[in-house]
Amino acid sequence: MALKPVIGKLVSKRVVLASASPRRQEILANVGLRFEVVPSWFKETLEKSSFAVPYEYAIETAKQKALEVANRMHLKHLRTPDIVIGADTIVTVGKQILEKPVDKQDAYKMLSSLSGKEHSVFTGVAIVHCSSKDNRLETEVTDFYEETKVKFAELSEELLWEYIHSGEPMDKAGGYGIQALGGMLVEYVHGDFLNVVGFPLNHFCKKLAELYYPPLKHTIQHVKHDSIPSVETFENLSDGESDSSNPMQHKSANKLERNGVPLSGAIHTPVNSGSIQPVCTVAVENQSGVMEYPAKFPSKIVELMDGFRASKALFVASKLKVFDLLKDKCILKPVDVANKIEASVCGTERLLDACASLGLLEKTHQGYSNTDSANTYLVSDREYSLHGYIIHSNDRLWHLFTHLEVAVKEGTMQTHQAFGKETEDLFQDSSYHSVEAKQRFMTAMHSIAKLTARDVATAFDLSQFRSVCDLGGCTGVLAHELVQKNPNLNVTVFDLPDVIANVSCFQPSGQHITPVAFTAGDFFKDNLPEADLYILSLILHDLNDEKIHILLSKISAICKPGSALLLAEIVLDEEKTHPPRAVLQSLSMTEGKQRSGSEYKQLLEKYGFTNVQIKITGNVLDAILGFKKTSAH
Ligand SMILES: Cc1cn([C@H]2C[C@H](O)[C@@H](COP(=O)(O)OP(=O)(O)OP(=O)(O)O)O2)c(=O)[nH]c1=O
Repeated sequence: MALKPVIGKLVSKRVVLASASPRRQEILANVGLRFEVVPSWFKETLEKSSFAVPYEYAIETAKQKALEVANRMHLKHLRTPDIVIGADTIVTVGKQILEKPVDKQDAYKMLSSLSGKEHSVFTGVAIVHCSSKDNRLETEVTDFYEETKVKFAELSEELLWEYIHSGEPMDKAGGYGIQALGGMLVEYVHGDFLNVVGFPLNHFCKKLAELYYPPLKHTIQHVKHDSIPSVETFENLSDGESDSSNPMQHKSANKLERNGVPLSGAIHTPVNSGSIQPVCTVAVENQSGVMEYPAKFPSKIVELMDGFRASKALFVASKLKVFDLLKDKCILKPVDVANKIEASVCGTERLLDACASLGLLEKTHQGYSNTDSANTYLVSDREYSLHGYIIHSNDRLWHLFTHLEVAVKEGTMQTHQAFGKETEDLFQDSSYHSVEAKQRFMTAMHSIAKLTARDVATAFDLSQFRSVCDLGGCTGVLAHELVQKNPNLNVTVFDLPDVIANVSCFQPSGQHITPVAFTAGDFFKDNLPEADLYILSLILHDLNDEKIHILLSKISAICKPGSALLLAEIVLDEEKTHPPRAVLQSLSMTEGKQRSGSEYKQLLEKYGFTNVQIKITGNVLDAILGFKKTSAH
């Protein structure tokens, strides 16, 4: 029996639950869905009277919750999720819509209106598929609702108040929680119990099935536009090689059918970004004259198979500064680009076409120009340029990864094989490594820090701290971001002498820049500057247990009770398969490792940090904060 094929369709996607409701998180986590939680900031203030029926209000609120998160993640966090799920639960009795009570009196009013009566619980759900085109967010919304009828027993005043004083009603629609004490008030439930708790799981899975498994022709003909497909169980859905994972693709398939356009020979090109688009599903007629889809094209695998070509095209175009040449609406012909980058015309033209196919350049009859996202992230002198990290990927990581097979067999990092006698740490042997190599590394770290600093700096309220020391803080990007957000903070960056000697060219300029202090030293050997908040950003995942022990013992010893340690790392999910970026980074075989949330928590607790909080930021780095135990602990 395959219980999870539909949920499995979401495994490789960045799924975000736009809800602070612990019940929704639990329901979805319990079925093995992996997702990030980004609570929506959408205020539930839509005018109820403008909706003909109550469930339309719940659906619209759910949709707005999800769209707010999708937009925020796209704009603020520079990271577009694949799918955002929003939900809204309301209780209706007569014509009244009940949401969460604002206070105890309100809870009393709500619960009394439910006493002895049957009411409906509606949950509206929105599944928003997101994609980014030329830096613009594109969304496809699928929504639905579920209704469950609940009947309350007659509630005495005493019982009502006892229940209200339990505190349970306050964060729940209608002022009760059927899953806990509120269950005692209920005489019967007709419909999906989980729908009352906040998420109609069964209907959700059916919706996913509808989206991810294209119905065959005969099915489509009987499906009314808004009804649930006839998937009674999910056993018949296999999760093999097929790539029906692109919901847009199926939408267009459905549309073609519904519109009555003959399918024979119809080519459904999936709406997908990226270069590798050989995917087309051609419906063919079988012997009995029924239109069928042939075996599905393994687009995911083909994409992975060809991925190295795409990466290398990006690397080479960056290295040859193609995006610098084409910045700010500059349009050039291949021959002009070739002249400027001192390359062959035919080679340049192929590279430019490759970049255009990858969505990095725009090609018109006048020539080639940068797309918006190339202007923002690929031009080397732009504030959020990833150029430095791309060059690091090309010049260092690429070589390392060509030795992956040996690395896997031996379980060791292949720096020697890839780079000759170089030591593993660029900054360890200052006489050996070129200034250029160190600068390149610092530029790479600088560009990643630029992308992540804001989300790390604002992941937690740090206003209680006065002094911060960013250990291994490199060019000070996070330090500057912290001072900007918390002007009263004194921030020191502590890093190796070779790093500190080179930071000046990375400093922001302008009269409103609050200074950050830079101190040279080795955090393994030297005394650490005093601070009430220490930061380790992208440090621990590269260190072995012994080094971590030395460093965390040292920080723990210097921290006074109430001081804290903030880690910025990618937090893996508990199964350690997501996000792929962290998992793939592990293949570098550094002596360290990537950790899950519970592992970071355990690690901090081991060194005397308590009340550990983890914030999945939606950006490339997540944040983990732990407080040094007070003596009372
Ligand atoms: C009726 C009922 C509702 N509820 C909960 C489900 C929802 O969390 C809540 C209704 O409020 P919602 O506004 O739907 O959700 P929320 O505010 O908790 O979270 P978010 O807006 O971030 O998604 O009431 C129960 O837990 N048990 C119940 O029996």
